[in-house]
Amino acid sequence: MAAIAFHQAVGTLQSQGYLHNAGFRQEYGNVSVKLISKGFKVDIGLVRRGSYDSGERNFGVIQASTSQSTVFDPVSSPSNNHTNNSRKKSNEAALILVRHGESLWNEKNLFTGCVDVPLSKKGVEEAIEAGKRISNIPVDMIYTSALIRAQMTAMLAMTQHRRKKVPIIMHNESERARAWSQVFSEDTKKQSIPVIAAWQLNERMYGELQGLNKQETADRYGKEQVHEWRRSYDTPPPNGESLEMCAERAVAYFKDHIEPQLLSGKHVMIAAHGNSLRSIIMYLDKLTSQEVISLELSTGIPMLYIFKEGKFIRRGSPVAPSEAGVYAYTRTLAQYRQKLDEMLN
Ligand SMILES: O=C(O)[C@H](O)COP(=O)(O)O
Repeated sequence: MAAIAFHQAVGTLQSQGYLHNAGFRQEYGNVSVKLISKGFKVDIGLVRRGSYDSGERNFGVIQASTSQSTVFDPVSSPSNNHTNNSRKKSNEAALILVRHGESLWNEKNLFTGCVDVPLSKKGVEEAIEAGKRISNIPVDMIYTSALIRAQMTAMLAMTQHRRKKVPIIMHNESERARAWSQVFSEDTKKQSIPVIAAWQLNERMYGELQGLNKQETADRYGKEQVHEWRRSYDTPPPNGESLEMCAERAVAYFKDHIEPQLLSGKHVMIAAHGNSLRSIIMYLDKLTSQEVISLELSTGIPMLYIFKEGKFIRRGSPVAPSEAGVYAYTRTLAQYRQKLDEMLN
């Protein structure tokens, strides 16, 4: 029955001249189709467990024109040319925030700020663990700071993702960088996740505290003074950035570059820093400058938000890839995980 409905739907669209090429493949009890019309790809449906479900958005996708290369994309992704309609319908996107894993200077208890220090061994392990926790959550785009500890964290985390797309750092810093890093296969692009590195997401510039030991600084200037430098909203450390100054660039970047992606239905991960993320969380959770003082972020712990109808809904941290609460919350996430299970188990 299901297959008949499917063929009827495809046949109707073909006869109406909408389809240049179409196909399907039966796999794990699912039949799905990607229709290609003059190079414009539209997902039209999924036949699953006897029901034909047209016009929905979250489908396993079979690319008809290349029957050997199955393109599986259970949830909308930027490389999967969904119509604006389907984006609007989904109207929901996952936002993962993760502070980088422990760095070699975190390990030594040194103020780091914008000094570009790599992860420690523990930080590498934390990043991998973070990746396990988000391995069932869709990721279409990744934003990191320009600093290696955030980039290492994002890359290591993605080695654990079940979808196995390849994160690729975009080089838009010059015409040549852009030209020399082009990818010439649409299929390969579809199996990739663009990673955008932005200095605006860097750690707050810690001024003359950079490289100093935190304990020794507290011993020298007093615990209260150092706490004010580290946690207050508007007191900058000597010649450095206050959280307010850090927010001016980090939150502006979030609003200008990341929010539009979420609005269009793309699932985004941000790997950044204690203070650039504190400023973004202050914006997402509408915290006051008093409330943000007690906001502490651990290294390598992913935090999930759902962006829905223009609002950010805090979901906390997915403690394990199968944590029921995370998926129970939205249909999109539950469907994504279910598709991964069906395709990969
Ligand atoms: O830059 C640093 O030293 C840390 O990444 C963040 O430090 P903080 O906890 O002192 O703000």
